[in-house]
Amino acid sequence: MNSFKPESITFSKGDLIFSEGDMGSVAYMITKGTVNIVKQIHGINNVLATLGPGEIFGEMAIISKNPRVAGAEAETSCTLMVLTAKLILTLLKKSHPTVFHLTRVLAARLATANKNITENRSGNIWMTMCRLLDLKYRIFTNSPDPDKDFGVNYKEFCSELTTIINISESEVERMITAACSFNLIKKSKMVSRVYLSIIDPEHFLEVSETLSNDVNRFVGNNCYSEYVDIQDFSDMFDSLPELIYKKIGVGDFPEDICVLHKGATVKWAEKKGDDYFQENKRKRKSIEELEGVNDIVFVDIGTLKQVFSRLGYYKLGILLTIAEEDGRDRILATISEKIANAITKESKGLDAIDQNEADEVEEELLEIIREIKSGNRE
Ligand SMILES: Nc1ncnc2c1ncn2[C@@H]1O[C@@H]2COP(=O)(O)O[C@H]2[C@H]1O
Repeated sequence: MNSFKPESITFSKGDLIFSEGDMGSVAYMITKGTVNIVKQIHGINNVLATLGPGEIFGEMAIISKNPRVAGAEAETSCTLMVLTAKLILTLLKKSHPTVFHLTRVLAARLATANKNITENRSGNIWMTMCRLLDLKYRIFTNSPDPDKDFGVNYKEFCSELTTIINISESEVERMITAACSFNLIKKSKMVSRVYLSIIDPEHFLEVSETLSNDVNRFVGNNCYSEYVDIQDFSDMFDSLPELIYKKIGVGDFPEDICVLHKGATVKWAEKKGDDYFQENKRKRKSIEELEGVNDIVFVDIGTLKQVFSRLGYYKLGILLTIAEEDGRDRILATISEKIANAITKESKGLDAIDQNEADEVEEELLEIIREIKSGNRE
């Protein structure tokens, strides 16, 4: 009688089980939950299959002795039974040699098929999601639906998107989380349903396009939990976000501006030493404490993008003229170079500014920031 008892292992939702390209000495059988088999193309995760209880994965590396042809991620929390190489090979060797040979041939064919599937898939899943959401939101705002006040049904949207593009629900969730953190959309809960609404429909697609590279990079490549934003990062080192932005501005920082990989940035920051993030320490202000244009250094870039697009070039020109160095840097870090050139060309000198008008524009700036921020907190 065989006393063999396989080991069980558990993973939380979103955890990486193994990566594409790893060498593999074990396979897994799912006893609970679901697992996504994922493959990267253009730096973006493509879901090849979602496997459930009773299904086996990770066997190909053992059969072919090649690196893992795809990665595996826990789509939900899951329990897996570990099947060792010894067990798999013993089972296979017990079968007819032709079956053993056929298994190897099939493993090689599947690896080639995967390569073709992923290389033919389009890259920008973020913009596909934004366009679909924009379309559904327009339909929703123009229809005399009883749900009219609530927004696009999140669950329905999620399921449509996973059908249209080959991605998992957890990938959609990560993109929705990103869209919320950039203040592009907000989630609201009514009874047991969750609804999505676009905060600034007029500029939604334009702002999404601007953020596209950053979002695809962090949604596609890695688990969300591996990332920190600038605010988290400055908290971790007891610094201030505006100081971090300054470091980015002078090119003294890793390139990834929007989100930073926790492991990589911590390593890099430790090398820089304790004092590096401590210069010019200034008290951070909450949204309620903002007093004028120079305080926009305390507001995140995603919100400022929306605020500036609502204010328009003329008023932005006034703000640029009256702002001090930090405020100006913040404005210029938020808008594109083309817009910055157009505005700087047209902006009047400080002497030519009507003080009353400037005060009104500054007040309007703060009002819009508060409106967007309070909308997100609801
Ligand atoms: N197209 C696919 N459909 C389902 N499972 C797959 C597919 N491609 C690869 N796999 C599984 O994903 C695993 C990745 O690691 P392995 O290469 O060891 O073994 C692979 C298979 O078990």
